[in-house]
Parts: sequence; structure tokens; C-alpha cells
Amino acid sequence: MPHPMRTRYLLGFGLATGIMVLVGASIMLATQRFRADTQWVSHSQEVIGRLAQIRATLLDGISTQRSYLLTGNQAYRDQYQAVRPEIRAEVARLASLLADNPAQSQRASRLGDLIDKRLDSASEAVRVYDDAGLVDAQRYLGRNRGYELMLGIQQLMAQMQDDEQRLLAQRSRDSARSANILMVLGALGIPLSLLIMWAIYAQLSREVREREAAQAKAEDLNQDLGRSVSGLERATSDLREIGHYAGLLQGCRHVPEALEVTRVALGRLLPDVAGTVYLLRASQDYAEAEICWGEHLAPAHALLLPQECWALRRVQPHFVHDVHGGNACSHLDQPAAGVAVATACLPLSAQNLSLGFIYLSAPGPGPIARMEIASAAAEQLSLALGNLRLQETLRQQSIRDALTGLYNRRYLEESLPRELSRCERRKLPLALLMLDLDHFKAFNDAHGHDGGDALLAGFGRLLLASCRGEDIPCRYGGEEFILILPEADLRTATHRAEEIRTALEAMTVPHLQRTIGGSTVSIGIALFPQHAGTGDELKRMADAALYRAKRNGRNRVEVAGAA
Ligand SMILES: Nc1nc2c(ncn2[C@@H]2O[C@H](COP(=O)(O)OP(=O)(O)OP(=O)(O)O)[C@@H](O)[C@H]2O)c(=O)[nH]1
Repeated sequence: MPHPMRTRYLLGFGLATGIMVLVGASIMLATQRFRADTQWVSHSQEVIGRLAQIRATLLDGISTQRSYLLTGNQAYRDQYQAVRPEIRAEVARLASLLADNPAQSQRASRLGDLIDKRLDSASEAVRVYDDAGLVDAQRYLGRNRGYELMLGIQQLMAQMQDDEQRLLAQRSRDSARSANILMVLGALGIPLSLLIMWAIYAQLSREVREREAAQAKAEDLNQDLGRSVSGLERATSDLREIGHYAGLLQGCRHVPEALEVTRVALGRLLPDVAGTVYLLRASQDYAEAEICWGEHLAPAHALLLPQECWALRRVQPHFVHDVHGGNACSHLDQPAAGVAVATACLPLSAQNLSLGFIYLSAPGPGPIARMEIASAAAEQLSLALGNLRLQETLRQQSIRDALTGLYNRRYLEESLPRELSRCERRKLPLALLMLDLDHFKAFNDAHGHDGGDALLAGFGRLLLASCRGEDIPCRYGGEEFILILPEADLRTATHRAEEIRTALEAMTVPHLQRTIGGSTVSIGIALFPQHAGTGDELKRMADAALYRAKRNGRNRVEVAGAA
């Protein structure tokens, strides 16, 4: 809490407490005063009561004395005798009650004297009656001042009573005023202190609410910050992953390796997302699923036409939040009803050439999270695939003969020793076929150099078509070719050579709106290790066999050392 605010609250509490203490003290004083006033009221009432009692006792005593004088009944005499001490005691009590009021006290003293005198007179009448009888007693009564004394007593008592009545009225007023003060103090002071307390409480509550709101806001900000920090951490880790992935892609030597690296990287970056990489064939007529990870809720066809995918058609990412909602690519199979599936197709392209796309799917409805990272990965993969294609093209250009598509002589010189040592290690044979088109000069002369090229290209296609994966067909130079058949024995090699020879006989190639053909080939075969142990020797032996085939009439197959 800020310092000025705390001071204000302390002042407020101090004020409220002060008012409460003041009100409490005032109420206490007012109560005491009220009690005192009330006691004075009772006191006055008691004085008035005592006066009435004294009057009644005195009259009773006089009346009893007269009854005795009239009847002579001793009982009246005894009763009268008892009245005097009783009255004296009452007058003494009255005097002690009025001790604090000098005027009334003086009157009480005078009253006592007058009553004494009046009772003395009455007692004297009794004595005369006892001594001389009723007539003397009546005479005495007629002479003495009993009546005046009684009148004086009555007047004095009336004065005292009036004075006490006045005091009573005064004290009642004081008492009422005290009660009013009490009421006012209670009615104003307590609500005022309660009001101050309530104001402080309201202010405190408001501040508590404001502080809670500020705290909640701070917590929200904290959470936002936490989210930002974890987002940043995630982004940093994603960048690291993407960087690592790009580095691995750069190191890949061929496409399958790049695809495997992609499978692992995207599987880690998008853990709940299934994916497939499709690559377009070189002819661009079909896209084929090359590698996949996870389980697609909306499976896609393994082979599809480019127009079946929106991403391939528009060369733009295509996102679908729920395949049931429309706009899904037609290469997708519909998932079960009620199962929402989100999909994304991210195109792969490099050097303005469409290479394929990445298909991703996840439980929907979408969008699939972290698509920016998938797009970054797709870009990296596009670059890598573009580079690998370029490298492959360059490599092919460096090892292939442009006219026939066969391996060139340089590749032959590199691969023949390698294949020989591989077969040697595995104790397997290797056949080398040397092939030379017959009368090619005459063919050139008949159909022109372009016609000769068309025949060479056609023969290249024929050789490639007849080869297995491990065979190495090469254009050795001009119209001369070498075919390496690893693991082939004499029988296989001869059979393959015959197949090629007969196939060429039947082969025609289109040239200048007509077909030309009818060419033949002579083939010499040499076998490792049967005929030679090195590549050069093997070529020499095959060349010798070829020479023999030419010499023996061409369009035939000869085996080294068979002459
Ligand atoms: N069109 C074309 N002709 C080529 C090419 N390379 C070599 N030649 C020709 O191939 C012919 C080879 O002729 P020769 O070596 O005399 O052999 P041949 O005519 O086939 O006769 P035999 O081998 O004895 O059957 C030459 O006329 C070369 O000019 C090429 O790339 N294209």
C-alpha cells in the first residue's frame, strides 16, 4: 500500500475511534447525570411523601387526643402517646433528607419546632383532662393557640411541598434533558462513527478489488509472457530443428536419403500429424507416394494425377479445416462420417519446376497447428530436391552419352575395375560384351549422318531396355558399344548377346517421316575370370572375339578363345 494511503486510513481509523471514545465517554457522563437527576427526582418525591406522612401522623395524633378527651378511653390516650416519638422520628428523617438544601433544612427545623409546640399543647390538654376533667380541658383548649400552630404547620408544609414540587419539576426537566442528550449522542455519534468505519471499509474493499484486478491482470500478463517465452523457445527450437534438417538435406546424396531425413524431421516437428511426400515423375504425368509417417485419418491414393491435388494445380499450399466441409483434394479418401479431419497439401517446387507435394493430415477441425514450420520444411525439401535433381542431371551428363543415353567411356573405365573386384571378392563371374554395328559407314552413307544418329539412339534404347539393374551398357566410341554383365556366366552372356542381336535385326527407327532399320550388330564376348583377369585384357579378348565375328560374316556372336 502506498504511504499516503496508509496515513489516510490511519487518520480515518483514528477519527472513528476518537468519535467512538467521545461518544462512549459522553454517554457514560450523560448516563451518570441522568442517574443523578433520576435520584434527585426520587429524592424530591420521597421528601413530598415524608411531608404527607408527617401531616397524616400529626392529624392522626390530634384526632386520637381529641377522641381521648371526648371518651376518656385509655386506649386513645396510649395511642396518642405513641404518636409523638413516631412524628419526631419522621421529622428527623425529613431533616436528614433535606440536609443538602439549606432553605428546606431550615424549614424542616422550624417544622419540627412547630410540631413539638403543637404536640406540647395537646399533651397539656391531656394532663388538664386527667387532673381536672373535661370542662377544664375544654377551657384550656379554648385558651391555647393549637389552631394557629396547626395553621402555621400547614402553611410551612405547603411551602416545603411547593419548593419540593418546584425542585421535582426542575429535576424532571434535567433528567429529560439528560435522556435527550443521551439519545442525541447515541443517535448521532454511533451512526457517525459507523459511517466513517463504513467509508473506510468501502474504500478498503474498493482498493482490495482494484488490487485483485491488478493482480489478475498481472497474472494474465505473466501468463502471456510465459506463453511468449515458451513460444519463443519453441520457435528457437523449431529454427534449430529446421537448421539441422536443412543441414542434413544438404548432405544427402540422393532423393531417398532426403525423403528419409524429411520423414524423421517432420515426424519430430509435427508429432500428431501424419504425412506423405509425393514426387512427380520426370514426365510430370503422375505423382507417386514416396515416403509416409503416422496414420492418415483421410488416406490418400498412392498414385495420382497432378490435377487431383489443389496444391499441385495452383502451386500454392492448400489447407482444409475439415474434409467433410468441401474443398478437399480429390486424391483423398473420405474418412468415416463424424470424424473431422484437417488436411494440408504443401507444394514442392524448384527452379519453376513442380516436384511434388507434402500431404499432411491431423484430427480436425483445423487448422493444423504449426503449419508455418511445415511450410519452412517444404521449402527446404524443395531446395534439396532441386539440388539433387540438378546434381543428378549433371552427374548423368558427365557419365552418360548424350545421343544414346548409355554410359560413356569414362564411366566404363571407372566402373569396370570396381565391378571386377566386386565379382572377384564374391567369386562370381563377369561377362564383357563388345558390340559393333555392321556396315555403319554404308548406313550413314545411305541415310545421312542424322539417320546414323537415329540408329545409334535407337540401339541405345534397345540396350537399355534389355538391361537389368546391375548391367552397365556403354557407348565405347562411334558405333562401338560395351555391355558389362556382372555375375553372368558364358551361357547367360551368350543368350543375352543373341537377344540383342536378334532384337536389332527387327528394330526400325523413325527418320524423316519414314522408318529406317535392318541394321545388324557383331558381338564379341570375354569372361572373367575365364578369359582374362583385368579390365584391359578382358576388353582386348572381347575385341578379338568381335574381330573374329566381323571376319566370319558379321551379325553374329563370338566368344573369346573359342576359335
Ligand atoms: N552418324 C554417325 N556416324 C558415326 C558416328 N561415329 C562414327 N561414325 C561413323 O561410323 C563409321 C564407322 O565405319 P567403319 O569403322 O569403317 O566400320 P563399318 O562401316 O561399320 O564397317 P564394319 O565395322 O567393318 O562393319 C564411320 O563412317 C564414322 O564416320 C556418330 O556418332 N554418328
